[in-house]
Amino acid sequence: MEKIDLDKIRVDITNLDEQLLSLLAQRRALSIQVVKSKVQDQKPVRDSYRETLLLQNLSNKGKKLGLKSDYIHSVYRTIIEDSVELQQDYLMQLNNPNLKSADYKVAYLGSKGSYSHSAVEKYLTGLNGGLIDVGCKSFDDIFAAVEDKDADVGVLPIENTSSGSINEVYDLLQTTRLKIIDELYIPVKHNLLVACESDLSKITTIYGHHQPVAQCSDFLNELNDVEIVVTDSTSTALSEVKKINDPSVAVLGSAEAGKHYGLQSIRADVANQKDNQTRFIVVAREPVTVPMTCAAKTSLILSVGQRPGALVDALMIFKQFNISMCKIESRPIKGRPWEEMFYIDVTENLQSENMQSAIRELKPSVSDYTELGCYVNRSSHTEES
Ligand SMILES: C=C(O[C@@H]1C=C(C(=O)O)C=C[C@H]1O)C(=O)O
Repeated sequence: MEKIDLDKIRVDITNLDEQLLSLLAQRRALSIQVVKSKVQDQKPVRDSYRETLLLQNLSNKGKKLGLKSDYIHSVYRTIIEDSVELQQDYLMQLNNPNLKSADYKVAYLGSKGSYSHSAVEKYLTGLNGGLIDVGCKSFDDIFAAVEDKDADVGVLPIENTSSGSINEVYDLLQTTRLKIIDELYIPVKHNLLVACESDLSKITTIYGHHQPVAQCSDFLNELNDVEIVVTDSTSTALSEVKKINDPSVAVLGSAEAGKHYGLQSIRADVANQKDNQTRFIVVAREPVTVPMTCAAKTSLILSVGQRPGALVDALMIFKQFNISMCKIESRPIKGRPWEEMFYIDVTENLQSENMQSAIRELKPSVSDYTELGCYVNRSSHTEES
């Protein structure tokens, strides 16, 4: 039998991959044409009917080529989400010309290797020009950097699928004049990383920011006699452990961060939930406006006083105007014991007639009312009208 030449096959695979890349780039260029036509006709970015048809057809055709339906779905979901995001970004830039520019200054927690840095990279995808990195040591510093004009925007985590809401950020939103201008969903995969040859049985100290520590609590609780050292950011934890260079010291961080700091993973996926995701918000001094053809979210802060049923009455106003709420969170109000501030996210554009009517009714019935901002709804599978 003739010997199969691995190198030659790999050349063929590389050539095919390059063709795939070129086809993906061509598909993206078509998505830009699509959104331009949607601007002319005022059509929504997302068309769920078209997506379902597309997936069904591709799945049927794929089967004939021996490709599993699950595989086709996951590949095309990624491609379609990218196309939707590209179109949303195009519309946002058209509507808000000063949104992103070269040499954009971004404040976030930590430095390269932190989870916030991955969110910043995602936020700046497609931006031509350099990011000016304003690494901060606390969430407070991030708000201050943007308020004092040391940064154009701040990127902050606000909730996580394992550890829930990040209260510190909610509390800072209560007093800031900054507006939320975008949101990002970042998959967070925690690994246990070490600086030199080691294994789990040798570990006596684990460094980590308190959020990853909370998100990996099940794994950490199973370990005996391990000291947890909490740092102000993941990047601080990573650089400390690299410096200490000891087989008994490990750190919680992503595999990519490990590569960046020259650390090896001794255990992957140590978060309590397999689908561990963090939602980040982007804050700026000026609000943005979202075109009606993009799925939008509006974030509000309300307090309703202590009258029985006051919160229910306020929420009924959203129902009355057919506005869906996707999040409600309550936090104590500084200096007003036992009173609560309610953070409410609705899947509605601030400028829509429904939303404006609801706000007109809502304002006189609540004690505090603040608009935190209206921005593109980035959670996938959102319907648009
Ligand atoms: C490209 C379009 O926009 C969106 C993206 C789609 C895609 O990438 O195939 C399909 C439907 C829309 O949700 C379109 O409407 O055709």
